[in-house]
Amino acid sequence: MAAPILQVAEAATDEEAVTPKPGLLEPGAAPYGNFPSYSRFHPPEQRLRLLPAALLRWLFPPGGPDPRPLLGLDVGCNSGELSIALYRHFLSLEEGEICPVSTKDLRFLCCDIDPALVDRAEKDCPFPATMSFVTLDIMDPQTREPLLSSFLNQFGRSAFDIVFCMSITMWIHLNHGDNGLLAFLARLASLCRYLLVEPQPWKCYRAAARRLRKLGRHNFDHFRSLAIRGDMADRIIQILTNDHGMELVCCFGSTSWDRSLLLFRANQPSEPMPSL
Ligand SMILES: C[S@@+](CC[C@H](N)C(=O)[O-])C[C@H]1O[C@@H](n2cnc3c(N)ncnc32)[C@H](O)[C@@H]1O
Repeated sequence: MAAPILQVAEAATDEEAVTPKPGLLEPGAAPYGNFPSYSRFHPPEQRLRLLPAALLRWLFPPGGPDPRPLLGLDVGCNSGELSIALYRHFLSLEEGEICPVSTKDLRFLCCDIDPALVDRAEKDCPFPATMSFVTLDIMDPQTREPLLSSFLNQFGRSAFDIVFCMSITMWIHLNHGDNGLLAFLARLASLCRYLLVEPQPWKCYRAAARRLRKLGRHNFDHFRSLAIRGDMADRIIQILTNDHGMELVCCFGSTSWDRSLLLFRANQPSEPMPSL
């Protein structure tokens, strides 16, 4: 059964007020951020232009010791537009450059809680052999652990090379509270070598709660009791670096809707730091 989408025509997305063109889209009040047309009001290009296309080649130089294929996990992939765009972006060629990474060198597992969005992603994906889309509530360890292990085991691996956590932290936080956000970040930190996080700023939380109130729905259960609040990018940096020994490698700047793209690295003291 599809995750619920409380459909209404209104003008606020999960982060800020965005006024859709009449008839173009109706973002709705999706309780998990499972907006059916998310990429139409937050196009992948705005994130991609901040991320170097050569990022994976810098982090995992071809011919280096890193096992291939490189394995990526996209958590909260929605209908796959950003996942597919990231996949293309990281395989792209600079003009005249010979690409050392071929599609068989890069595998993505992309998951979302909403099966209808996952179905769409699967249907639209031009790389079915190397990108997999699955329905998964990342907060449910009983389904999460076997699913992730079964993917990683195919490659004889126990962790992903990179995990993408794009515009999902707020939804985990609102639906699962401080403890849920902490558990989520802890699990991701233990699951990868690099973690790219795009946290929603606090003003988005207020917008999401306001929108739910306007609809006459109960507020998110945890909203008022959240102690982790304020500068969310900074709070997430503190959690990942202080509690999980990750290192902030780079902040790729902010998108036009005021979100930073933060790249963290799991603590691997023996590896040289790539210069970005
Ligand atoms: C705002 S959208 C972001 C989509 C995409 N990552 C992007 O940045 O373009 C957040 C996505 O996270 C998904 N999501 C929220 N909670 C989730 C959970 N517990 N497990 C898996 N996916 C979840 C939602 O269904 C939604 O598609």
